[in-house]
Amino acid sequence: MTNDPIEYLTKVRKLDAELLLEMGIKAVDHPQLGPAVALTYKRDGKAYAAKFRATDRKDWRSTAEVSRGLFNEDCLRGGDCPVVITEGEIDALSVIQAGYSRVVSLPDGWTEEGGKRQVLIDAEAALRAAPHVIVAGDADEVGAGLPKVVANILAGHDVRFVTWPEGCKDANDVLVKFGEGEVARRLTEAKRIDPPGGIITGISDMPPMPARRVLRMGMSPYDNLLAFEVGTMSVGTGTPGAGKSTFTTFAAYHVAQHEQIRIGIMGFETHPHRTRDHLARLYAGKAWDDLGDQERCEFTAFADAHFRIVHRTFDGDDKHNLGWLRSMIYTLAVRDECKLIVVDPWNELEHLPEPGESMTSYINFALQQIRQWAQQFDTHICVIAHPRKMGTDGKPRSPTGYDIADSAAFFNKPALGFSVHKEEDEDAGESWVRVTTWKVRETQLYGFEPGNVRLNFHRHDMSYTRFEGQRQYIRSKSAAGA
Ligand SMILES: Nc1ncnc2c1ncn2[C@@H]1O[C@H](COP(=O)(O)OP(=O)(O)OP(=O)(O)O)[C@@H](O)[C@H]1O
Repeated sequence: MTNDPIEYLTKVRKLDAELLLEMGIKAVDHPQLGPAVALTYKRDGKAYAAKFRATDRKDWRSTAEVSRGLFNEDCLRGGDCPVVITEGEIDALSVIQAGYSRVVSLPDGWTEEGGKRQVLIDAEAALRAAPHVIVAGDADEVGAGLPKVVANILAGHDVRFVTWPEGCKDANDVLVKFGEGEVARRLTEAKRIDPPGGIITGISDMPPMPARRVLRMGMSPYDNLLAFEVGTMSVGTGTPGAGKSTFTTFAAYHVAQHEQIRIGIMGFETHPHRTRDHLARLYAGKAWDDLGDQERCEFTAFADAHFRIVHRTFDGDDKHNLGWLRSMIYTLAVRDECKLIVVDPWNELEHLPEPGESMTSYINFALQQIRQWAQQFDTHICVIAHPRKMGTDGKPRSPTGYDIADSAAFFNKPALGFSVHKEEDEDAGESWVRVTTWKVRETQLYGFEPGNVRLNFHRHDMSYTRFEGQRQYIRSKSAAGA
């Protein structure tokens, strides 16, 4: 190995002799280091300090009693090219050799200690003036923290970070092993750093994510009315006793059958035995009590595979609030792999706004949280909520999300909203159930617009079919026969 400092830089570190000359890099005989490289720190063209590196070992000294700013800081005072920040002077020189003119180095590498960031804070205005800033630090644990620190100081500015090839620690390592072309390529491919909590991409570089999945009942007329998209929330409502829980359980059963998924039911007002009985009727056309041994066996195997029932307990201080809801939803979705979770009804949870917080802003927050959990835990959450007392103006009308107490968020936040409503024609002596979808966020994806359908409820097997009114039947028959 050479002991000549300039030869060390050109032969071992592969830096161009001309560049070294231009940057004022010299060979010195240092009192402690012996033959050493002198890296000059200049401000406004004048040398004010230097750092020295031994040629035969990793040993550094610097000018005493001078606090150094960024190495090569003068490059920040002119030009409109991106600025590159490295952790060392030799790396900065390597990047300059790769064709970048505005390259600075931290004066003493990067450590997590706070004092090191002051030089960057001092240079903030100049760094912000550059179209973007590329952090080309060291590929070690400490260096990994530098891009985020720079991005925080330059919040909102375009800050990018470089990744080096496998086995390379820094820019000079890349120059030595692969040449300046590879250093340049890595710098042009530097990736933007996004603010914490989100990433920003184009269309072609989106991160891997599951395909959007829309859960359906798989039968007419419901597939033009209901669609439960995984990762989103829906809201169901209806006047008391209209059959919200009955219809939702019916829908959930068919979604489980059609999609072969598992469903979590948090039915706070429905006895679990009633849910079991309802599912038995839908599965076998018989009440739970009427199932024979073999039928029970088959039904429970099906139900265990496709349903989870949440039972509330009231031991000690258990609170059934939003935090509790989150942990139940998390467990249902992640541990029990439920792809659809029904919370029925919303009003049975303990809703506790913060002191001074209005119920409206609490509900906005809570529904936003629920929507986020659906996305985060890759499930669909269907919230059933009672409407507030509505003026009847004669007959009660079918409510929508706007009729649910305390917040328009019940309309605004869900991807899908539906109501279950009982209606009748007294003259014809007929009654039916009208299911109305009043909100469809993704009409293209779900394949339908808001609409409604009339259904017959069949008490014995707790199921529904399309309503074919007698009156309509008589009318169409007489028209056909005339
Ligand atoms: N269309 C219907 N016709 C007659 N009975 C029905 C109909 N729909 C549901 N039921 C019955 O009415 C009762 C109440 O139904 P359900 O609990 O589904 O209503 P809900 O709207 O959820 O009620 P609540 O507002 O009290 O929570 C159940 O016993 C159910 O079997």
